[in-house]
Amino acid sequence: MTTTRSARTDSDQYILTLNCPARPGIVHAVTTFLVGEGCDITEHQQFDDTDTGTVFLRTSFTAPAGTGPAHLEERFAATAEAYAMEWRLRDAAAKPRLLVMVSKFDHCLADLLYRWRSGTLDGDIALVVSNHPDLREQVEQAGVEFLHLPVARATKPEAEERLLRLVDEHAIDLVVLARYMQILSDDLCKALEGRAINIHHSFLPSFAGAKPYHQAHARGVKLVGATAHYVTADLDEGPIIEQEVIRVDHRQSAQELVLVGRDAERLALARAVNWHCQNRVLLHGNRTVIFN
Ligand SMILES: Nc1nc2c(c(=O)[nH]1)N[C@@H](CN(C=O)c1ccc(C(=O)N[C@@H](CCC(=O)O)C(=O)O)cc1)CN2
Repeated sequence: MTTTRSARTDSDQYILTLNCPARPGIVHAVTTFLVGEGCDITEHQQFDDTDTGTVFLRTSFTAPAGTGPAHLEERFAATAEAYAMEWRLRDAAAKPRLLVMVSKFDHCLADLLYRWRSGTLDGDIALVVSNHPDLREQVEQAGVEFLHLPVARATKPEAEERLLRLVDEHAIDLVVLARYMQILSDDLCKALEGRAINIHHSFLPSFAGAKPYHQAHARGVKLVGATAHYVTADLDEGPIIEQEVIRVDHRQSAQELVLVGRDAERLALARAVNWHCQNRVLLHGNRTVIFN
């Protein structure tokens, strides 16, 4: 169920997301709290997973100017505890800060940079990190800091420690693997749990692993696709956020599928990044609930 209203102007916009065990009164408890704090709901969505007895909820609302997230968090804590909620409340005006990781393929990076420059990316690209120097000029021309962080088997631990320091130093909220062709260690995946999104160039779970377009061509598929998912230690098996497909046929070579598939990769990744930045993606085990 989705309800949406335009936000007032003399107030601040917040987003509350939560999940909790299903029981009567959850929505009533949330809306009573919001009304009591002088808030006005502008968008509300919820999903009741009857298989697991879990309710998921996303409410966007305005509060009187100057209320501040800390005050609302302090006041909501009792309600959250009473319903055993896992919850998050965020100031919608604060754009999440992004660290984009790339290797040599630039099509997803170029798309994200274009969306960022044109104001249609809901996150701020703080810097780009690459294990190759090739894309420096393109990134710096867009006015974004570029850091070359080479990765070799022997230096991978140091490189990953440097990456985590960059995440802290730049107050990064989300790491985006835009066709970054290095496998992240289990420790790094744990450190970035729920904060790293990868674009895999196939319609998972089909054709996981290397050269998915060549696998697809050998299989004679009539659709190629891309999958944006959270990064976990299990390669290409993280919670799926968005997928996109494009029709193909027998006349196209494997390399032509690679080129055609790029449009699906760009679209799936951009949607996933924007939905994550808008707190529209709620984790549900190894799946997601998407309130878009
Ligand atoms: N821990 C994870 N790391 C990464 C994931 C993931 O889901 N979990 N997604 C990949 C992206 N990817 C496919 O989409 C992928 C990238 C790289 C490789 C790979 O075998 N890389 C080699 C090095 C290859 C090279 O140097 O050119 C390696 O890391 O040894 C497989 C899949 C991103 N990382």
